[in-house]
Amino acid sequence: MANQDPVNPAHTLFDLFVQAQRCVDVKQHFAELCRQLTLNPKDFRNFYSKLKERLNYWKAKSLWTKLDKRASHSEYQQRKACIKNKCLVLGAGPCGLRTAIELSFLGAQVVVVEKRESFSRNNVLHLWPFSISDLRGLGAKTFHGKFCTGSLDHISIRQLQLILLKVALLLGVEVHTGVEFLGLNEPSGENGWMAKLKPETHPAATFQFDVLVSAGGGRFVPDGFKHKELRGKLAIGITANFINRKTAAEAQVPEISGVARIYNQKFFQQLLSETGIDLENIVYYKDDTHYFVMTAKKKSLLEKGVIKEDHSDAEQLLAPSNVDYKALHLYAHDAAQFSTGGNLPHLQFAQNHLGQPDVAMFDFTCMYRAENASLIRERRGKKLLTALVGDCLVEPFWPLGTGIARGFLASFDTAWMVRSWGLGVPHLKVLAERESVYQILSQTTPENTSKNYGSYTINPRTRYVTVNLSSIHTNQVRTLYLCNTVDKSSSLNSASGIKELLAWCQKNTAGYNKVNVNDFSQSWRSGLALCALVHRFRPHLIDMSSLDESNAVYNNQTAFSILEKELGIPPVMSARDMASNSQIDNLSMVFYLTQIQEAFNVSAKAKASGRSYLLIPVSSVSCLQPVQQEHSDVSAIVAKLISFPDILLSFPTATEPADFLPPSKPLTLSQTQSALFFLTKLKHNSLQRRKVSPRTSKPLPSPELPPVPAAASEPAPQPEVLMANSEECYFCGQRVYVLERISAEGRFFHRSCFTCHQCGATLRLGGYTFDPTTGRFYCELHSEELELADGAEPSSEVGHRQNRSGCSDSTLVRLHDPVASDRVSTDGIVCV
Ligand SMILES: NC(=O)C1=CN([C@@H]2O[C@H](COP(=O)(O)OP(=O)(O)OC[C@H]3O[C@@H](n4cnc5c(N)ncnc54)[C@H](OP(=O)(O)O)[C@@H]3O)[C@@H](O)[C@H]2O)C=CC1
Repeated sequence: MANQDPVNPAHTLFDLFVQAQRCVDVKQHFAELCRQLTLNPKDFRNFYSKLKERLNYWKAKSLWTKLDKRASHSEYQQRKACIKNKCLVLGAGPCGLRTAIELSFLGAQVVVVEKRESFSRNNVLHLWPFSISDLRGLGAKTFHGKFCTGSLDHISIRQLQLILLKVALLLGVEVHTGVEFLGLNEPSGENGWMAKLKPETHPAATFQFDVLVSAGGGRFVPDGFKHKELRGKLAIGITANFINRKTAAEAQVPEISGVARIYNQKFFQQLLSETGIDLENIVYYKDDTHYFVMTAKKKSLLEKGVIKEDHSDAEQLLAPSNVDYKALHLYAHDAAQFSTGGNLPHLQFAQNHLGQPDVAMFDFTCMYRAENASLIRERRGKKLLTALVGDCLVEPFWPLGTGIARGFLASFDTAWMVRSWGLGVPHLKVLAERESVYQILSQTTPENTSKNYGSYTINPRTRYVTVNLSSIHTNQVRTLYLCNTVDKSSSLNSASGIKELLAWCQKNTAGYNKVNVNDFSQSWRSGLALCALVHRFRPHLIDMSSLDESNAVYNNQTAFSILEKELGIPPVMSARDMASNSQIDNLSMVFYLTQIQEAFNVSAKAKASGRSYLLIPVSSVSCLQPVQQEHSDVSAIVAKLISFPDILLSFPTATEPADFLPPSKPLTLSQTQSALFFLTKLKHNSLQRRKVSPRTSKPLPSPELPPVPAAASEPAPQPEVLMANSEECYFCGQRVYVLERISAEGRFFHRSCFTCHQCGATLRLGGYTFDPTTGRFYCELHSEELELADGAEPSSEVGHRQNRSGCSDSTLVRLHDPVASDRVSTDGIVCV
């Protein structure tokens, strides 16, 4: 300390940067610091190390130690894991900035655009213990001395943004405020993906990126993503911020970390009788402001003149024209005064970013969550990974106290996905893993996440106590790979994977009469090309000379049946549709042929290894039945099954023969589930085959009966292939094709069959109740009857109940169960 130069201007600028309390000041002091140290902030790769080198200041050293510690996580691979990736982050809210920091640790070039000019949100966020530890690890205390001192577990949004902005800048992230993202510019010529921005000529508009992270807040839904609305009964929230003058008298007023009517009837009755204010609950946090958030009863708001006219529709009820703001201010003021015993001397409203008193009233029971967390677009061979984080992924429900926690967890999960992307993991696997992790986000609580905060990294396994990174399979996320929504044929042809598929089809159908494959539609119409593919790999199953080009329905049906029976690949359309004159959907054919290619390649590799196998193609079937809890011995069964030399389990992630030979490592839960499912099918099919045909094939082995080894002199038997059942609609029992099906609670069905058992009304995914004891689905109206019949509390808005789908208990919005909706999906995402 003694040998530091007290007037070193860089030190002064660093101090100003650290202490800055407005976004504009942070940026200005940072720019000055860079100039002073002749550092180029655009040199993102070397910026942080050069800064450390040049700013030899004791006050900065403890910060470097912290950031270095974080940067040493093995996941970042010394900031080289994503060295080739360029990421655009949209939104500099806490989640956008937190994600940007992680992407920077991974070595990516990161640019953030934020439409606001300033950080002006006074509202206060609750922090779970892990977020406190995480922020401390980023040096939060250096930037905000009072950060979570003592038992404090909250922070204002703007203060959090300031901390994260400073860390991001130090790591070399480019942050542009006053810049709005308007959409994507597709690749053209030599250019890759770019953003349409406002102002149009902003330099960031020329940034080409391969990763887009959307962190634009609750109502911002980028193209390609769908949001589900979770709506409970009306609950009106009021937030209010008062100036904190930080006097001794104010410091003494205790916070109210959450008091609900059911726990303190007397307090709320007194409040009502003395002020006419009727609340369900109230929270008071002391931060930069005195922050209050409360749930008010509609009747009292009407009586106090805050809401002018009653409407049943929440939007109309809370429309600005229906609110008397003076009365609202008085209501919030009086509630704050009463609940703090009149001990806050000058309750004067703080201002919001519009210069108005910072009071807001909103319907907080309407929440949005995205159906998917990620997708990939491909145009002209240029790929773009897109991810959602923060409120635009899942809006928090504030009475649950989740605050920023799930926002940060999703930021880490997203960084983990970008890491896989950067390391060249196959695209569908990147998506499948992200969606697998997303399934558990809404169920996370401080209790069921790891308590070992020090070991938290972007690897989901360090944070979630139970996480299965492959609960969603690649087959289930194909719909999240958008390679041709604008110009199907041209981008299909440009995608290298698709070209390879076409080449594979051409190679394996070459020489067959009247077969000429040159696309993914007309070439397949007559069914001969499909039959040729089958014949090429299984010549004994099909007699090509018996087929007639004009009998397209028959030809297609023949190929479909064999492929389904032998490889477990269900057709994506009917033989009649395929043969008819309507347009064959290119994407569906690509999807179908990819599965065929995978299945034939797998068995060809197995054959090449010189052994005869029973192939169980786990990856080709998308519906894996949930395994009952009582099958605790599944691992043992599967271990036994794979110990048979002639059985080969093909797992979803298998790419090379080594992956599906008996694994040396213990099986994951998902592999075990998959295998058990097939084991059941194996027995079932074995019985059926014996029943319906006296036939030909040798009996299928079962775990109890080891197969008889083939005599050395015998010719090697043909690899036996196991049939997987086709999907039947859960309701009508008819076949349901991949393209038309939806799923909920692990069942597949036609969209039109998903109706209330009681009244026949069409059900929405995410808005139904399932009774596992009867296997019936009900609409909202009739689920109430069901609950009454069950003896459940009919009137509580938010309450605890047993999650009927067998997951752990969760707090649920009545009739709109975020946990259940996690397990629900449109086609492509199945939760097991
Ligand atoms: N009232 C409250 O208490 C609020 C609480 N939060 C909490 O903060 C936490 C983090 O939220 P987070 O997900 O980071 O979202 P935030 O809403 O905090 O941040 C998103 C930012 O992105 C900006 N933005 C939106 N669209 C664009 C666009 N097209 N181009 C550029 N910028 C854009 C938003 O501006 P703008 O807001 O002007 O659209 C906002 O500043 C959550 O826990 C959330 O619940 C967030 C907001 C309000």
